[in-house]
Amino acid sequence: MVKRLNATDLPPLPGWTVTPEGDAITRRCIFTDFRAAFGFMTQVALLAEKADHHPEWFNVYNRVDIRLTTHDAGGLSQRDVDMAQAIDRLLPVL
Ligand SMILES: C[C@H](O)[C@H](O)[C@H]1CNC2=NC(N)=NC(=O)C2=N1
Repeated sequence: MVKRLNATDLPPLPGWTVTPEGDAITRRCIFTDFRAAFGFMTQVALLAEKADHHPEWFNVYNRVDIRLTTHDAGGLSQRDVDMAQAIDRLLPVL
């Protein structure tokens, strides 16, 4: 069983939003086009496989909506924080 984190114990994660239920974090990522969005998703997929931690996500054209939660913890865990920070490192600097 993975240790569950309270939303109040999270480190600052700029760009991410805690859900009202406090059980997940979400981020909307916008790219120039579908090619860029899908390229990003491919990179995240490889990270997810390596970490054995998988995002819930939704893609339309240049938009990727990501939701991170830990099913094994029934909410947030350090795995979500680590994945969010790894995802941020893939995003172009604004
Ligand atoms: C058996 C396997 O390790 C687990 O099912 C992993 C796979 N990917 C996962 N992804 C996420 N987001 N939460 C999990 O609890 C989880 N568990």
